[in-house]
Amino acid sequence: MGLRFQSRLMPYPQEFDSPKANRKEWSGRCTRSKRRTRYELLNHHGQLHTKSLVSCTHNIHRKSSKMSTFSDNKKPHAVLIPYPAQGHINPLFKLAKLLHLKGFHITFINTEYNHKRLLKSRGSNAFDGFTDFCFETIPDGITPMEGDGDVTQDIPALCLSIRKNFLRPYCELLSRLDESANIGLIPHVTCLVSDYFMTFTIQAAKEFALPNVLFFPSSACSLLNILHFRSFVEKGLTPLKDVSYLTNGYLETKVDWIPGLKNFRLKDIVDIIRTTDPNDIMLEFLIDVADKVPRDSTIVLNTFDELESDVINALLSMFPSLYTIGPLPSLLNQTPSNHQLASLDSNLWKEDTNCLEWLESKEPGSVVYVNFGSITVMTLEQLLEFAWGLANSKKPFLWIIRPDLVIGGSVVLSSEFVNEISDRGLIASWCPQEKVLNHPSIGGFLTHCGWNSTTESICAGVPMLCWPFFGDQPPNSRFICNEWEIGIEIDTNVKRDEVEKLVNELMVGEKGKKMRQKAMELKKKALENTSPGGCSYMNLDKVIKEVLLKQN
Ligand SMILES: O=c1ccn([C@@H]2O[C@H](COP(=O)(O)OP(=O)(O)O[C@H]3O[C@H](CO)[C@@H](O)[C@H](O)[C@H]3O)[C@@H](O)[C@H]2O)c(=O)[nH]1
Repeated sequence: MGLRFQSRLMPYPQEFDSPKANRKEWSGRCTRSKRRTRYELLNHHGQLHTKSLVSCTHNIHRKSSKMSTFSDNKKPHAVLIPYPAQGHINPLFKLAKLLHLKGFHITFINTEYNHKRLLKSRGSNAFDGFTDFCFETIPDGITPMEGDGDVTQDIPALCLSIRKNFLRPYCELLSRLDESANIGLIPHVTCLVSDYFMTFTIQAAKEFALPNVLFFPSSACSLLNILHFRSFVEKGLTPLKDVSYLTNGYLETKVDWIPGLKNFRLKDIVDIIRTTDPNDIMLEFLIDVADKVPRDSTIVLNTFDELESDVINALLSMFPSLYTIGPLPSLLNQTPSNHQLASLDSNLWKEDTNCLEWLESKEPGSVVYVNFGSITVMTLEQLLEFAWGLANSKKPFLWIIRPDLVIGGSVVLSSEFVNEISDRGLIASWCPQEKVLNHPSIGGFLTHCGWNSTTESICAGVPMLCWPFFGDQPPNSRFICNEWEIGIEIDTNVKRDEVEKLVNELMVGEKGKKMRQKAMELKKKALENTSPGGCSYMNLDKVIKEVLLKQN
């Protein structure tokens, strides 16, 4: 495809440095092939100069670029990169949509591996037709060429690779975007928005002289925990001397020396401190991240002020440029969107939507929704305790069992269990969680307390049964159960009798009723914060104006 253009339509390609052409009045020809843009430029002596540029790295990006009109080139352009796991991709994708709705051209970067999964789950054409919401990829540095294992589940391996392998391809990508902008295909990149754990972007932002906003995808409380990990080591509280410390009562030790944390015990802290390994990869990674983030960084949090006020105040004294913009599900829902953008989704697994029809057949508030997120795994023994606890509760339930949920094998449920639950249980492998949580039939959520699940449950006004598994889930559970009183925690050593009892308490007990009321009150506060004039709503506008649109 050939395209004639003149200087008024296209900026002079900077690559044509010599001989000096008349940069104001020039003409030429641009030919775009699959991966290259070839320029043939006539200088004022009529001499022909040619240059080929790799104009885009990715099919999706190419399709989008081809459709973009040059008149869009004045838009601010935000490049967003999540940590490469589902629980990080989803909230940053929401933020990308919000920025797009506020007028930004968006480039969203996934790892090659995750992008392939995204295309597989959404359909290979799912991202076609978006002129100013583009996707790019960089390698994750660990996927074997023909590998079929799921690297998004290997968090320590990803963390090691992020430190070692991501900076270079990320910078190369920024350079390529710059090249594409120089020839007028896309607007120049004006700002970066990066997952807090992707600290290599801090260095890249300096090199490219771009503002970089760090998005923290979990609770404010877990950020506060991580920022104090070095002190836990210095105080000799972690690593644990041996595994007996996990069960000998040591984890009940009070943590009363962190401003902003109330009534916390060691067992409520982000669980990385429970390691017995002095060289624990995750502990080291998180301490390194905390060290690398300068105190003048801009940090945005997917929470709202009333939810974690003491913690947010403590964080503000450490990071003055901190903005609460959550809960993002509610903020996005309240921002007028168009149908096409609303249909863009970031789930790496394909959703089974039959469960929505199934929910239609159930009484309002009657169904327990069970989902342990994208990373949690459990033993077969634990799965069976949950299974029989749910069955024995006699309550209808929708249970999402990922194919890799059980350690070391696929799940085969006995015919006895299947018969027992046939009239009231539905099992699926992945679902549209926000739609499920907002369905009137849902009465409670048995969750691992991932922060997205927590905020999505709050936005839907649904109370929770909590089985925190790892990472930030213990502090999240502590807040759910003790601060907000919208949940009850299940013992780590899960037993069917306890599950049965707590499911009943949640669904039909007095405690469940109170929790439901409080969950509805929190939902209301979340709505207030994210509607026009609300604190989170205004904070997003502030961060855009004060940081993202600020010229360096
Ligand atoms: O069937 C499903 C299951 C999940 N989801 C979505 O997937 C996301 C899951 O996120 P989250 O609830 O936070 O759990 P994880 O996938 O476990 O997320 C990881 O990342 C989060 C953000 O840092 C942490 O809070 C968690 O502890 C960590 O495990 C949510 O948006 C869900 O709506 C679906 O749409 N359908």
